[in-house]
Amino acid sequence: MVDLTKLSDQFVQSDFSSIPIINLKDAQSPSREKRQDLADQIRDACLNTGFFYITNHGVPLDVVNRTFAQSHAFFDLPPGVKKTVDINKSENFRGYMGLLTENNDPANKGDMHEAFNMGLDPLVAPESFKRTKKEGELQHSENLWPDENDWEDAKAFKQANLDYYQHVLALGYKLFPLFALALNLSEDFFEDKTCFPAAIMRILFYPALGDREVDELMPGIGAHTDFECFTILRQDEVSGLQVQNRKGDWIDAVPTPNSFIVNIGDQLQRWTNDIFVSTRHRVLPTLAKDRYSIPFFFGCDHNVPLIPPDTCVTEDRHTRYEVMTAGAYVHKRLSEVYSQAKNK
Ligand SMILES: O=C(O)CCC(=O)C(=O)O
Ligand SMILES: [Fe+2]
Repeated sequence: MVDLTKLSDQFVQSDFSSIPIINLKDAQSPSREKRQDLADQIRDACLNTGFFYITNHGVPLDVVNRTFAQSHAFFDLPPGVKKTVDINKSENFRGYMGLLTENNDPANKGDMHEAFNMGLDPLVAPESFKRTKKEGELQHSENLWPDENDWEDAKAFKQANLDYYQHVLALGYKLFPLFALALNLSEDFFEDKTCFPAAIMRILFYPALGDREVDELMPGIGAHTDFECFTILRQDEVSGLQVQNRKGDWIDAVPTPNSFIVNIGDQLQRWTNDIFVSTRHRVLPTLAKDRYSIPFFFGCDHNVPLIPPDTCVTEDRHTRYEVMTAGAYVHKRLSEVYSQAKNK
């Protein structure tokens, strides 16, 4: 078994200039050897880049295409219709956010994108709604959906998003056992910690600036790390996403056909005591063409304390973070980043 802390120290000395591509075809292979082989590739990516492309992920292309088509239609609606599902009507960060209502990098003025946020829905996982809310948890309920009286395609929009959510949630559940193997843990390590997953999906729209002048303080999305365990991101064919290596160089994460990008978020970085890296990334201002993307943030149950397992702590690597629950951490970060959404 590899010594994770030693391997991590080695990677910290090196750097990356490209993002690996990992084929998931053996994710659920009956052969433990093949699963371990895949987990080893994932381990290297999580220790080094914190970002990797995945192919053979099992999410049907038509589900993805339908969601992008509905996303185009939604953001094309008049502002008055989009405002019917404004985030200010939600107690838990669901719904529509206009341009510049979010700011991922405090050094900037705001991010040049519109967004629509949704979480686990009773239609996808009814069992998750029988539980009462605990201290520090975000509520699992109340997605905001446009009304058919305001938009004739409202039903198709909701259906496409729910289908996408369900498929990508299943993909996330395929990844957890591989992360566990990568961390020298038993494959079911995350199972009882992801019973009511706090998985948030967003559809994002970055309008092309065209001839308008670029304000450097208003990028597509400012440099940031994600908050949850990991993100499963689908981009359309328009470039703009960049990932920062340890030297500080920005590496292009170019869109590649029918693949997702997976990136590690802060919950896993804290949980693994910095063995896995939650890498900073940003989206440049979009110039010639509108850009659309769909990040899916897979967090674990909000009541789970992020205590590093023994495989991530040694005499030379003490516990580096104060223990917090997953929910408390995400809530703190969301409140910081979305503070500009209030009262807009
Ligand atoms: O749109 C993208 O490609 C990246 C979005 C992102 O980083 C985020 O929503 O956290
Ligand atoms: Fe991000």
